[in-house]
Amino acid sequence: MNQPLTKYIIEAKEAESMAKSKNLTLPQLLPSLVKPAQNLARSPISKFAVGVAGLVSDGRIFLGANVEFPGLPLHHTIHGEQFLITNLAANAAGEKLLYIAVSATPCGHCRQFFQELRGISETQIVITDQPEINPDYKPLSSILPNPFGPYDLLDERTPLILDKHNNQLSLKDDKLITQNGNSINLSTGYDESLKTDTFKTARGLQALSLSAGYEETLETEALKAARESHAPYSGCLSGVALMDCDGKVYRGSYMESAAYNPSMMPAQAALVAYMVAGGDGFEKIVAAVLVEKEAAVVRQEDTVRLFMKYVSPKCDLRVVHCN
Ligand SMILES: O=c1ccn([C@H]2C[C@H](O)[C@@H](CO)O2)c(=O)[nH]1
Ligand SMILES: [Zn+2]
Repeated sequence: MNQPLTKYIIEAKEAESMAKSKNLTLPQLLPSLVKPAQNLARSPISKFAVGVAGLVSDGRIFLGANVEFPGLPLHHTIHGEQFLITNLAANAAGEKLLYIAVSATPCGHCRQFFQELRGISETQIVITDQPEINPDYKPLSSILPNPFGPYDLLDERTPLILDKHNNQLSLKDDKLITQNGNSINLSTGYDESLKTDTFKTARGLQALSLSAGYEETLETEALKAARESHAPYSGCLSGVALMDCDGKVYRGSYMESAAYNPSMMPAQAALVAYMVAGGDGFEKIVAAVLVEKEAAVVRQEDTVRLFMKYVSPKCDLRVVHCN
């Protein structure tokens, strides 16, 4: 009878009616969404599915699940909680995360990454696989006392992940693009043969050649993603836009953690956007653009290349620099 839940965002009205039909409050409804969230996990390595549901201040419920990538080092893994935070950053900027229900106890990295959300210490969390130890909600501060966080490094007015970001960035006038490791300086002419060779091998050639101007679209979206990125610690803003073989575009913003390591890379964030929009097979992603600063101290290019090579081997990736 129950429809399998395959979406990552539940609108406020729908959440309200789900809760009403079960005679529950919204916070009481959340734990019942953890299992459906777990069903969204892609964990071929661990076979361990982590599902998370978060209730935000506008009444919407967001889901997240872990994603693993065979062939790549483990640090490319997206934790369920990180998925949730990425989903929130992309779709609920300006809101507050009020309640979280998660299938398993969050790891240290996730507890740390949550610190990037303003007011997180009061957010209430329940861990559903430990009803005997954790029968009810408790503040997130109870699972990470004495946190190291943004304010150890930043001024209190610096925007945090769910605050609105609009970084002033533009593509460089003589933007330098590197494609599969080769530099192409647009001001001295774009090497058409290189482009054609790459796309001969690209799966979505037909769809892409139909949508003229897709390169500009991807650049614009990747720039938008970089403008929305959260890099207060390094200043090295970046964003990725992906295009699937139907010409649909998904963008992901880089998000840093005060502790550096639990940061969210822009390609992973874009892949989260792809999944949230209902994308399934990663091989359907045929083109990608990374926008970042040239000669930045923190550079994404090489890691994004490696990541995309395993996620969608035939995807064409270009890097465009910005100011
Ligand atoms: O806080 C945690 C801890 C682990 N995992 C995932 C990562 C990996 O895919 C699997 C095994 O660690 O569980 C999470 O999603 N969140
Ligand atoms: Zn974790």
